[in-house]
Amino acid sequence: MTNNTGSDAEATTTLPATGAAQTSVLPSVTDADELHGRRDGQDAGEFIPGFGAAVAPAKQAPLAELEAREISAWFGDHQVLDRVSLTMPAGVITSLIGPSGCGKSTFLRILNRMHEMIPSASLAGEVRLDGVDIYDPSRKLTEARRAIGMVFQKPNPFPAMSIYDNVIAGLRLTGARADRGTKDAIVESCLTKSGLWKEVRDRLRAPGGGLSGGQQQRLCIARSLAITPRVLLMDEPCSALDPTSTRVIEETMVELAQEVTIVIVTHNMQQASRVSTQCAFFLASQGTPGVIVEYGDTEAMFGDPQDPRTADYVNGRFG
Ligand SMILES: Nc1ncnc2c1ncn2[C@@H]1O[C@H](COP(=O)(O)OP(=O)(O)OP(=O)(O)O)[C@@H](O)[C@H]1O
Repeated sequence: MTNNTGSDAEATTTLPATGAAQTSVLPSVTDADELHGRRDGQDAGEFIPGFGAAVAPAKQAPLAELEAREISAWFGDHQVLDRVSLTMPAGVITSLIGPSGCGKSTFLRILNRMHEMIPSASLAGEVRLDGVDIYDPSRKLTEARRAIGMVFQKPNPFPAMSIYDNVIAGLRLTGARADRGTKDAIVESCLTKSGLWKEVRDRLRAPGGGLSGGQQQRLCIARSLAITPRVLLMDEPCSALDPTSTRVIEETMVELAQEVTIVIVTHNMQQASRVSTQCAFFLASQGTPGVIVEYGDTEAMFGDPQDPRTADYVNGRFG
């Protein structure tokens, strides 16, 4: 385990408000964990380092497929996921649905190595980004975070920081160097992609905290896009927003799916059917760990579910 050495002072003060990435103390792998194939982050204590590389303006990487294989997860001895496998195809929006507490957010956090930052958390299984396991001991935590971005339920821009600086905050975290022209191009490109550019282009120096909730969420999406992720994870990104802002974010997601693979957790069945091509239904029945009961084409899952439990859920009969 590598602890933060404080060598990148700027990074330590500008991390997003989630705080998860700031955790530096992690549980160690015990013999029992080894027996169960569990692992809890070999280098998870490592901090965002200075990448030190110069960046080109928002050059998009090719679309990537994300594949979870046999994912199990625990908090202490409490198992919350049991051998969950799911392929999230390149350029597709996959929605994760299911009742509260069935492990959707835990699964999402495992997809970009945030789960391991929670004290007592452990996991087993593989997450493959274009065939490469992000948990392979030779892979850095920062590589996964850079390639697989996350947007949270509650918009969390840096409120006192300008809109402009919010967008490039992610670049600062990676330590990437960019000249003014490059930064300007990244800010415009990312705000355009997140559907916010026209609304803020005349007030880029105004504080991010002065935007409406929906605008703040699109600012957070722009911040995630600035480091050109290949996958964007979204944990109930519209649950704190009004219906109009929700529709704007949904349109943004559909546009973004042309260049970023998207995985969204949502409790809103209409939203799942509006935005996602593929859907996975999670369930943890009577204290057992969460599993995927059914997954596949969203239209088919909503129109003609194969499992009666899926039918009950999508038709609002439980959960
Ligand atoms: N930090 C934590 N420490 C201990 N247990 C946790 C922690 N986070 C989640 N859990 C437990 O893990 C299980 C799965 O939680 P998770 O948040 O992943 O479910 P979810 O399906 O996303 O729920 P919701 O839809 O309500 O957000 C629950 O039993 C929850 O209590």
